[in-house]
Amino acid sequence: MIYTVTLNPSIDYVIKVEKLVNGQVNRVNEEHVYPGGKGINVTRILKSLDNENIALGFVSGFTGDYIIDSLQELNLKSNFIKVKEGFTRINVKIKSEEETEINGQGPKISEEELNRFFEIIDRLVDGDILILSGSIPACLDEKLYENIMKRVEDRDIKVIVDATKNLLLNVLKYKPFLIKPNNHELAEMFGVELNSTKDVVFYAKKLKEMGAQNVLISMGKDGALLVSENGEVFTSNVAKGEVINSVGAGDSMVAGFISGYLKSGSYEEALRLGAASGGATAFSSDLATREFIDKLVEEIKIQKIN
Ligand SMILES: Nc1ncnc2c1ncn2[C@@H]1O[C@H](COP(=O)(O)OP(=O)(O)OP(=O)(O)O)[C@@H](O)[C@H]1O
Ligand SMILES: O=P(O)(O)OC[C@@]1(O)O[C@H](CO)[C@@H](O)[C@@H]1O
Repeated sequence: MIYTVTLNPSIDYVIKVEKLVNGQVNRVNEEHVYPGGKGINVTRILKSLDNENIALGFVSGFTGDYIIDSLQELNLKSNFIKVKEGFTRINVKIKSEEETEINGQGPKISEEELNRFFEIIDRLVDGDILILSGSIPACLDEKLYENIMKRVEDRDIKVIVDATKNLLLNVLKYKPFLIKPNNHELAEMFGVELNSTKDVVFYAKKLKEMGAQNVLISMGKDGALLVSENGEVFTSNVAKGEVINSVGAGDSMVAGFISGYLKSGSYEEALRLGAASGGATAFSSDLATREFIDKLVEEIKIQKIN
């Protein structure tokens, strides 16, 4: 079974404001709500691509009820721990001349609630896949991803980590199957500027030397680059289209990549489906539909450059 983990889910409140002015009342021209959080986005795209999976994490309050209800409506399996204190956050995504995001804090998770989550992790078995996506809420130990990886180390479980900075660097010693920073996060992790594909390859290979089996670097409209477990380097172009809401493009790429890999065992196919899924989400208001992904996959060309 595939499990996604969203420690801090969100209701994504996506609004369009013609011209956002600070310090004034701004009126929206368009508004949408979606169940969000990186792992939940991965769950939704995996399911669209016919990969059964179970979403894990923590929810709380009336906003948490919305998350559970929405996942049920979408026919998605989940096993969230209900947290007593606080409420699941509402993340505001403002589409104006620029894209601005305001991400909330989320509920206060107690030790007892965290232990209940660990009990679920302890029941994973050989052959399962575990996808750890997004930030760790301030109330939890920032070593949580490391601790989860340590906990499953004795089993044959492929772990995927989509996180940034130290959260990501600190899990590398546990040899995650896949990591997916974007190019800005890659540059930030090494405190460098990336001026060419050569630079991206160099630092992606460094992450591999530090322990990651496969390193996927997403680069928004500039495509993506994969350093695979056997050291091959592939690049992907992007599909053509009009960006409507790029929130979740990275999560869609992770889901598409895993789905493509499970279907074909080929990293090229994985990258192709990942790139199509990311693009299809960027060109949609909500996350991508299966039909749109299938359409865009025809446009994706993978090149082996090394
Ligand atoms: N404007 C775009 N046009 C075509 N494809 C895109 C575009 N933006 C994103 N994609 C596709 O989606 C992939 C992931 O996007 P991106 O690099 O923006 O991820 P991210 O920074 O993790 O995104 P987010 O945090 O918003 O989910 C890209 O590598 C690309 O394949
Ligand atoms: O605050 P985090 O956990 O880093 O990111 C949360 C979030 O911005 O990520 C998803 C898009 O990738 C959204 O659905 C959600 O609002």
